[in-house]
Amino acid sequence: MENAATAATAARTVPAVIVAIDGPSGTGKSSTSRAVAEQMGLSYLDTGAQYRAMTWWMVHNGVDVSDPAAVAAVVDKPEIVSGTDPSAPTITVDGVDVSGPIRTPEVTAKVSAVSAVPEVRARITGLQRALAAAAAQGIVVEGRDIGTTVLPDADLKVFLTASPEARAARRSGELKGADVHTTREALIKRDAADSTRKASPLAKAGDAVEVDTTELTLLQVIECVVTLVEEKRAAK
Ligand SMILES: Nc1ncnc2c1ncn2[C@@H]1O[C@H](COP(=O)(O)OP(=O)(O)OP(=O)(O)O)[C@@H](O)[C@H]1O
Ligand SMILES: Nc1ccn([C@H]2C[C@H](O)[C@@H](COP(=O)(O)O)O2)c(=O)n1
Repeated sequence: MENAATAATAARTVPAVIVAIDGPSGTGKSSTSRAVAEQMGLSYLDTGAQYRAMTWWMVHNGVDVSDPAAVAAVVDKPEIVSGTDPSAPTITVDGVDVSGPIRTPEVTAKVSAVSAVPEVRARITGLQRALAAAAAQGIVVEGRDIGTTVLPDADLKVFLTASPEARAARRSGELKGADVHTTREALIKRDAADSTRKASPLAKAGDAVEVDTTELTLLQVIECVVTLVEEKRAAK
């Protein structure tokens, strides 16, 4: 009983904090956000996984993803559920675990087209805001438009960057020796599509802290963001 009371008091004294982490592909958003959330007892949401899950469903159901009207017509059909425990994040579509299938080259090649459709963004933004509002201790949400559109009142906004060469080297290492040049071109193409779409493009919020990770190790980036979150928490 005493322990429960102590825990309840501790939970009350640590203010919930909302952290938005945005940036182009391969800058370290997922790795950093997940680690920061784990270290600080926060929830974690990978919004790219939600757009990938929507894309996976479209492909799986034979929807022509190059036709925005066809995509918009079925946007409410899939039930997309994200688990926000940073030690074991999950993503399901209609009850099916899609954490593997959403990372295929086919989904990666099609996700920018699907995520550019305004009806897709409206639906997924609603899911994201509901999850952030439900996170009792706070949450780290990572993506492309979190600081600008999804959570414009976030306590802390971070925009991660890195040179295309560093990002391609990281990704090709992850993809077990995939050609760095091809990986670099694919990253640049996806970033261009994500940055130039009309609906909620990839952009740095005016009040975001920019961190160039090119010359930093992942541990250094995590440490940097943890310090920024601690400062925000202390000021609350
Ligand atoms: N500072 C860093 N130094 C070296 N490797 C890193 C660094 N940050 C991340 N990585 C590695 O780079 C790869 C891509 O990182 P991560 O998936 O976190 O990027 P991301 O920004 O979330 O990418 P995407 O938007 O494409 O999902 C991972 O293998 C990760 O371990
Ligand atoms: N907030 C977000 C998050 C992601 N997307 C789109 C654009 C990306 O190319 C794609 C996949 O994201 P990743 O898994 O690489 O982080 O999803 C977006 O439009 N908005």
